[in-house]
Amino acid sequence: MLKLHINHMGYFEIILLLISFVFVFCYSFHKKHGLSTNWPLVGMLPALLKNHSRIHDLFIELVEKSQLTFLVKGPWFTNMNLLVTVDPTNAHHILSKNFGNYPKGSKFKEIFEILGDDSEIWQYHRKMAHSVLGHPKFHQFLVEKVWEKIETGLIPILNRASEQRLEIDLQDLFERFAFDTISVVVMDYDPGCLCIDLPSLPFSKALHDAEEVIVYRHVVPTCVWKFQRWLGIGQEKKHKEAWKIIDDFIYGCISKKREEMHRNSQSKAYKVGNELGADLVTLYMDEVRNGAEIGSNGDKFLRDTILTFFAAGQDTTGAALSWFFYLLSKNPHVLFKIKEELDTIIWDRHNISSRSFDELSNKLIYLHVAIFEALRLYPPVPFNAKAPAEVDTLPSGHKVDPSMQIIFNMYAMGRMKSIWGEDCCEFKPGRWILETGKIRHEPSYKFLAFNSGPRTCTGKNMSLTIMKATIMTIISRYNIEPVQGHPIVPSQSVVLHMKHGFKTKVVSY
Ligand code: HEM
Repeated sequence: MLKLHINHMGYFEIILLLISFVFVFCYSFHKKHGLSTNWPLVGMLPALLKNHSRIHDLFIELVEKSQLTFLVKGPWFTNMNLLVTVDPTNAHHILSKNFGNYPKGSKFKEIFEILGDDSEIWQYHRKMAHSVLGHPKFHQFLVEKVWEKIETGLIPILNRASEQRLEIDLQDLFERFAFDTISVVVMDYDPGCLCIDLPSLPFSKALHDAEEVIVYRHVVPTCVWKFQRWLGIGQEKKHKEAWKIIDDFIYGCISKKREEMHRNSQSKAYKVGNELGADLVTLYMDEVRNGAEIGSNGDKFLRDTILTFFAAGQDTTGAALSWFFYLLSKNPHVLFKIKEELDTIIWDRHNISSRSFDELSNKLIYLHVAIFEALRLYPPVPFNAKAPAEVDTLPSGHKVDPSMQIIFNMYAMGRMKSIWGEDCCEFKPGRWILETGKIRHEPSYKFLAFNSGPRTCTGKNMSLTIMKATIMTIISRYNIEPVQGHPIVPSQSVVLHMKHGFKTKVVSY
């Protein structure tokens, strides 16, 4: 009977009927279940698409309504089961207590393949990084080079912007500054990204292209991007080209460094680095010279390490500085307190050694907590994914299994009333200071900006050094005025950029 009826109807009417049916069904289902509806067949896709432009706010609403943890189901054919959580007890469990059960997952490995596979040797990578980053020669080199870059790169551009009343995109400037600085301290090579004519350099462009493809791989089904990769078309073509540029550049730098080390080691007066300290690659090579093992393919180990430092450190530091100055522009009383604190210490940036920098930095308590407060509200890494290896029950009571991915949403976590109090959305550095005047140390599983547990950010101190030196310089010389009417919105990317940049005017004192 139904078949007969269909014969009398056109396909157009059938499709219309089906759409109306799905619409009516979905509408009544939605009324019953609210915003977080997992629709039959399409999962939460409609809510995600509808709220795409305000995805960060959507997640805040959802986690708040569901006691800090909720399940996102994707369309049935994607087999997407994401458990989104901002619950600190879950973070503590997954990132520390039961860390072994929560690797990055094979999906992560595939998407981020350009960084190299460290799943077997990540502990070794960390041990080496720890030893090198903690080396006094590296810290000395870092401080020297950061000041040099501020002096020769940042200040001339800010002075010109101030003299000519130019509008500048401060985020672009900070990212260029972070890029050059990281390149110098890692490889002792300044690519010159931060100079007056703001050039586009192939290596820096290739890094941005690779990041764009990584975002793309997060949003399209795996089979689609893998097919494109196989055909060598679209975004995947761009990825392949970026990969080659990145490899040529990094391997070129490694080989120059090797020659330099070789010449140096022939001399009887061999010493690591020079009077300014030593860059990261030199220290790695010196560790190997002293017997440290980095596997049969030493250059590949170094290439992966260098690229990870660029990928992990450049955009994050640039974004953190941009959000910091944005928050200061909205909260002049905080700016005033930082200036007041800076006035209490006597500093001459032409005469700062690594030791005196650390001494100064230890005195700048308010500056330190203001940076943490900005990272709480605008964490440069806004989410982090883990995949359970075995079935487990989280402290929140949720059961997880290997078919699921767990997403920590750090942006939402910093804006939860139940975690940070009623004033959680306000920029209040004072919340990090105890009545005794000392810093209140929040557990890292509650403040996840630098991650927590065995895979905490290895560049944390390095990024704080770069940020503090930059902020001290800018605040004591310039007023940063955001251009009126320029929209400031967080991007929906792997790094929390300002989507439209940070247009500002610079006024020098
Ligand atoms: C404000 C700046 C920064 C923030 C907020 C930040 C945050 C993070 C976070 C959240 C992770 C964990 C990522 C994950 O597990 O997926 C991470 C890892 C890492 N970060 Fe940072 N980072 C910053 C700057 C830097 C800098 C400047 C460097 C070095 C140049 C760096 C090097 C690393 C490395 C090597 C890892 C991997 C550690 C591991 O997996 O064992 N980071 N960072």
